[in-house]
Amino acid sequence: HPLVTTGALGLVLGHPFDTVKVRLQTQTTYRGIVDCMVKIYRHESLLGFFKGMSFPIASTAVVNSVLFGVYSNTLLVLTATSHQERRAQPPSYTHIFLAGCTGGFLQAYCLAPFDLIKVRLQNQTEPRAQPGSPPPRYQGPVHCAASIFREEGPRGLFRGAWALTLRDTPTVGIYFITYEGLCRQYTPEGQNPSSATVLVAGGFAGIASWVAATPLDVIKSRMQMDGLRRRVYQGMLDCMVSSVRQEGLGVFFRGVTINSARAFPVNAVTFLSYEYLLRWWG
Ligand SMILES: C[N+](C)(C)CCCC[C@H](N)C(=O)O
Repeated sequence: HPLVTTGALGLVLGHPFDTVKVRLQTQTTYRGIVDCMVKIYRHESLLGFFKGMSFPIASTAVVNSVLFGVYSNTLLVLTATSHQERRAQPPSYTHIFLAGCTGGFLQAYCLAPFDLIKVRLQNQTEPRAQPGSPPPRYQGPVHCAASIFREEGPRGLFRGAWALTLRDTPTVGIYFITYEGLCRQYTPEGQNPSSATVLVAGGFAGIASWVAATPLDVIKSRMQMDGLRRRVYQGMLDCMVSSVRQEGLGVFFRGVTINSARAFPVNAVTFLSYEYLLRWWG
């Protein structure tokens, strides 16, 4: 289906932005977005921007089904109105928020291992397949998963999962509130929002939720990288405190600009697919 293709295309085009974000959050060698992009391009070529992309592409269908499925069904339980009745009897924002939080909470567990592997691969700065140079620590996503399992145990695959859950529970609530709020604002009562409205509301929902999620996103990424060589942080709180001590409060907004640029198109397409699927099957 064209929407699935567009969704995958959105992820592919958004991935370079994600890689720059992850590097800015976890490495100290870059002075900013442009410096980071130039260095990646020089040392690793264009391919450097696409490291760690295969697992997000492969897992997005599952992760998004959990997210939107749990959200939609929790809303069904809370409001006792079906998808079709929802336009005539719109659910309250409290219900939308609670359903979003539930979806975010459960989605975080499915996402955690895939996200960890993505972050580990994105942070490998070795140029790809250079004869003579030492190979990178992880050869690919499956090798990365197996190595983490071997070196850090099964729990190693869930490193940073707690921070990820805290990041996503309230911010997925914000995600759906922003989306619904904007749709209602620009749609005549009782009607379905137009495609243009869905795209714009979805885009802004992505930005709003990612801005709110950024402080814990930084901590999550740092926790995921911890344990690679030796443990630096005792836990999430220790990570927060030492990050602020060393880099100031600004550390909580590392990567927010580039991530917002990514979030708009990716989430515009995500919500368009969601609305189409609801109208066909709902
Ligand atoms: C809640 N939080 C902002 C973390 C995520 C919201 C949805 C994320 C979406 N799959 C994307 O990749 O942008």
